[in-house]
Amino acid sequence: MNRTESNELGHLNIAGVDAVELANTYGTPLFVYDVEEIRKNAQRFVQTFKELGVQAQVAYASKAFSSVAMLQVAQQEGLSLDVVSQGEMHTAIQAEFPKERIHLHGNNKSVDELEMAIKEGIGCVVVDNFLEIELLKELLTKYNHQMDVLLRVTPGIEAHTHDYILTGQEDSKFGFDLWNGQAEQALLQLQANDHIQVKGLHCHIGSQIFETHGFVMAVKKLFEALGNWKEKHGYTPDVLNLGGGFGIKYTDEDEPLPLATYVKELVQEVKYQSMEYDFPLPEIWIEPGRAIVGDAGVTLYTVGAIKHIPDVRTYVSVDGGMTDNLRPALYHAKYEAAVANKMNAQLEQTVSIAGKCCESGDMLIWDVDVPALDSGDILATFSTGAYGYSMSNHYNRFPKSAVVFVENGHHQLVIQRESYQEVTRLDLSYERP
Ligand SMILES: Cc1ncc(COP(=O)(O)O)c(C=O)c1O
Ligand SMILES: N[C@@H](CCCC[NH3+])C(=O)O
Repeated sequence: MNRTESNELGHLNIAGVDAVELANTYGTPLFVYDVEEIRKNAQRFVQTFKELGVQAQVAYASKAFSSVAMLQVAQQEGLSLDVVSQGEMHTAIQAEFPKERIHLHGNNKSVDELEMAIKEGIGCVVVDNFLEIELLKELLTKYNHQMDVLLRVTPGIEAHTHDYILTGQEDSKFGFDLWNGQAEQALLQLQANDHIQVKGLHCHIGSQIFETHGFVMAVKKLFEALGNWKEKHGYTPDVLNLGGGFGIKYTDEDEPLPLATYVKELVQEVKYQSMEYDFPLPEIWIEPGRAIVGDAGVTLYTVGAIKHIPDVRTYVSVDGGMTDNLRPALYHAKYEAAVANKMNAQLEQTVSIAGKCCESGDMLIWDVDVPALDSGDILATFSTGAYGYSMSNHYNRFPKSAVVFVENGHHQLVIQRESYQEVTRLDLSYERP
């Protein structure tokens, strides 16, 4: 998204709409999505597979941002869907997302979740552990239902990213280890069941990754194991799901690869390895979340208190923070900002942007250059479309922000701002016994 585009009033423009007008209309904090940008990102993945002539599914990892409107857009762009919980599955069903293109993930799926997947006719379950195999077998027998599954494996890859968003290494809570015999044992247990078709393997090496080496290594490792299983058990996969994790630009320090590059290199390696091991080319599935919605999202805040500590720092507090963007507190994630009502003003000071939670770590940005600021200014932080709203929380009982979609000069509310009545809606009074 263009972070500097402004209109004749010197206001930030988002997809042809004045950001200040959005803040005035819907209030702040406000998540704004440029829907055209979401569509472009989705199409880059989908089109690249098409151009390469490879059977593929691009499953949007809805954990990045799940809402009915978002899943409608995902469907319009021909994406499949990755859900990891009953709540995400429910949202997909509310959005009338084609059930056969929904894939259910989770490292601790409950009986209720698996039962819902079966009853709703969800397309594929990504099996993660031995308990799940047992539960799935029982439930499929009970409902006399057939289920396609993928086997989630950890290939032993350490991608270059923050420790908390690494997932492909041996020491991981996700999936079956590819090398200690557990993945093979799981494959055999699944294959032995008449209600289960093991469509293939799944691996996801981590998130916010800026190079292709880790993905290519993961493909090599999957084929190494598959080659062995083909000889021993005659197993060949129809599908390889290589997960998500494609990095995006948050600040100028980030240098993401073009999305097509990830796809091209993955396809090239899968083709090469399929030939080496004499496998028919499997369908390739991927699961991007951040790369679909991350850079399409902007958060608008209103500037409140400004605290200047001479020779130390200026804290500029805004009306949101770790309740709508947990990533700086959780991963030391960095963001860039602009003052949406002063886009043409000279940058003249370095300040730090603080949230309003009762927590010193509630800082959105340490050190950002801004023009002279006044309370009431509208601050925009960029690339907040992924894992912002979806990880938002009620700390200090702040209501959840609203979400607006903008496309071709039009704006539309797609998630309402939570009211204070809603914040306490589950509370019951206590009767002293
Ligand atoms: C299994 C799986 N698939 C897909 C994703 C989406 O990752 P990203 O948003 O980095 O593309 C994740 C999150 O890291 C994940 O755990
Ligand atoms: N929530 C994380 C990424 C992990 C997502 C899923 N495994 C983030 O904001 O970067």
